[in-house]
Amino acid sequence: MTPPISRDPDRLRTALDQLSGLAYTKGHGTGNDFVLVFDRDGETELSPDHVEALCDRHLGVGADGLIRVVGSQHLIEGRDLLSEHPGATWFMDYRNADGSVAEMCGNGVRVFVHYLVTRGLVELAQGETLDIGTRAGLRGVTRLEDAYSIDMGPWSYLDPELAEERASDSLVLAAGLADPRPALSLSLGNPHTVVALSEDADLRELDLTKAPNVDPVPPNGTNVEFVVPADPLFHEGLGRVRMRVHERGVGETQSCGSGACAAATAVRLWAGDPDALQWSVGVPGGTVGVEFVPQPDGSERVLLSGPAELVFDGTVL
Ligand SMILES: N[C@@H](CCC[C@H](N)C(=O)O)C(=O)O
Repeated sequence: MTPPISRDPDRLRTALDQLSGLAYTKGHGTGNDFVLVFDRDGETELSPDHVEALCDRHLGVGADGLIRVVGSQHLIEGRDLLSEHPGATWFMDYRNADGSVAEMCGNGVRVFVHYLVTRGLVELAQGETLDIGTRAGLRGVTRLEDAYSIDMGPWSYLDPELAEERASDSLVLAAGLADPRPALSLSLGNPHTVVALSEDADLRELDLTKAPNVDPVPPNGTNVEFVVPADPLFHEGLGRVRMRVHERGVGETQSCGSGACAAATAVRLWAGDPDALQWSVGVPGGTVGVEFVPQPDGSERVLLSGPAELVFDGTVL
């Protein structure tokens, strides 16, 4: 993320001073990177300034977001998730790099579970599933051979009034695009606006150092995915797209897991092929998989799969 010119270095230095001694771990999922702070007993209060300072790439550790690894019964918001969902021992308290709270992070929840497994905090054999609490609800994470698969729950239109036949609900203009492009806003627990680009569009021409203009802007803001379908879209039953993303509360990131789910969902709707259940989504930081699982009530659950890596441990001096 390019730091906004208006950020106040003294405010961030003061915030870092207050965190002296704080242990953290750096990790990422397809280049979407996070600072993880272990806080089993819910004793570490992290203000928006603390989060912004830790995520600052010049003054702090540098990351797209911060993940507080907290026991579900110790949420600072005062909720006891563990009594609501006895299976969910751990809660992913996710914050964006600007200090704002987000409901969900698809890459983050994989890195979160990888952290729990690597540190011996949970035992999870290949094929087993662990429930993680998030602000968007419980998410089941299954360990695969070298990756994790998350049940992201059902996708939905962001605007509940939106008729299913409508292919788009907004227009998006970004630097590098000649004209505003049609877009569709979807929820994967957090908000996304997927912008349709043509097969011959060159994603490299987009300038995402500035936030894209979305009209109308969804009520709680949105992450914006620019998506280019492969030509041909389907190869051996697999739908294939590439995307770049500008994240709410961050800026451009190398990957966005919930955004990849939104991108595959939108392109599948636009292609009008409900039988296309398996998708591959290329992002600047790698590739993630998206699978749709139709449910008896007509909804569809979305599974996201991809790698998770821990890179180093550190302590704020
Ligand atoms: N990168 C994440 C999404 C993180 C939250 C997002 N910026 C928001 O504000 O909703 C992902 O992998 O899903």
